[in-house]
Amino acid sequence: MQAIMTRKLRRSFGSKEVLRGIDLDVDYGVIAALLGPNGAGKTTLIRILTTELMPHGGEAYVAGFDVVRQVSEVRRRIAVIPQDARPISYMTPYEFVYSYLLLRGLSRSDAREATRNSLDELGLWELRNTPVYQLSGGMMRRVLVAAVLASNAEVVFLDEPTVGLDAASRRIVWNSLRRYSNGGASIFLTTHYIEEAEQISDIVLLIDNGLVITRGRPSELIEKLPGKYVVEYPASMSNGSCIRVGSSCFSFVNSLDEVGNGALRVSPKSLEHYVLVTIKSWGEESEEG
Ligand SMILES: Nc1ncnc2c1ncn2[C@@H]1O[C@H](COP(=O)(O)OP(=O)(O)OP(=O)(O)O)[C@@H](O)[C@H]1O
Repeated sequence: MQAIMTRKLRRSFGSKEVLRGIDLDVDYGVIAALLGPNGAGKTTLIRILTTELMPHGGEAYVAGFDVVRQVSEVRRRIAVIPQDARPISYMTPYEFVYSYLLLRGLSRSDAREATRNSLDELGLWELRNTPVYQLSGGMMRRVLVAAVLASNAEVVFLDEPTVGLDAASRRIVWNSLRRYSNGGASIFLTTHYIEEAEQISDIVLLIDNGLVITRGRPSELIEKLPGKYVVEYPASMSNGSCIRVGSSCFSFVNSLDEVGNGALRVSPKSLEHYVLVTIKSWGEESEEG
């Protein structure tokens, strides 16, 4: 059984088709990162998978349960941080995490232990008694992560979990996510930080215009592109030059291999290059990555 499985999942708002047939398979014990431009449908997909929004077509299963017909079974097994979530401002981090765990059905002693461990892991133990409204935005975000990772949810959904976090805090969160998924749970997150997807995810799903356009391990995606774009080059061109592909100019491409006859093979350096080339040139190329 998979942690998340969807087939031909569809959703519209008015006449706009936002999800146009999403097929997903995410195993247990992995971190899956959903990347895509603004408006691609990432939040809409998470809202459906977490039973907040009804799909208009297709199927979706989380932890083996149907998100439409078995809502309470799904909810019992998931934990979610929505995109704009904030912890309750008048509570302390300790009170917030502890009460969240009690609501999820943990015993008081289990909740106490899990709260302590999670706040400690997220670097919040010293701040445990400070009211949330006195914390910075990044600290508040970490309180939310502490709460969901203190749970025993089988599948965790995080909509942009590290937005606004400094580099050190982001690493703390990444380490906690990895520890949690190593315990067998699945983590499904959206991010605009490609470095984040590259660093922590086992599988990257690239979504654009309501469709998953490519998926794979970050290293596989980086390997996929060489050879896809063979471009003509002016005699003056050297490594580091801007390369035109259709109407886009990719100044970040710096690996150029001669393939003969005045053509070059463009090789991306990193996942970021892959994503930028794939998304920007979508519509100019008919085949998928
Ligand atoms: N409740 C709604 N009513 C109408 N349109 C909506 C609604 N929610 C989302 N949309 C539209 O659906 C599309 C996808 O939105 P969604 O929030 O899923 O994108 P996203 O990939 O999460 O974007 P971002 O990266 O900016 O968060 C957008 O065009 C958005 O305007």
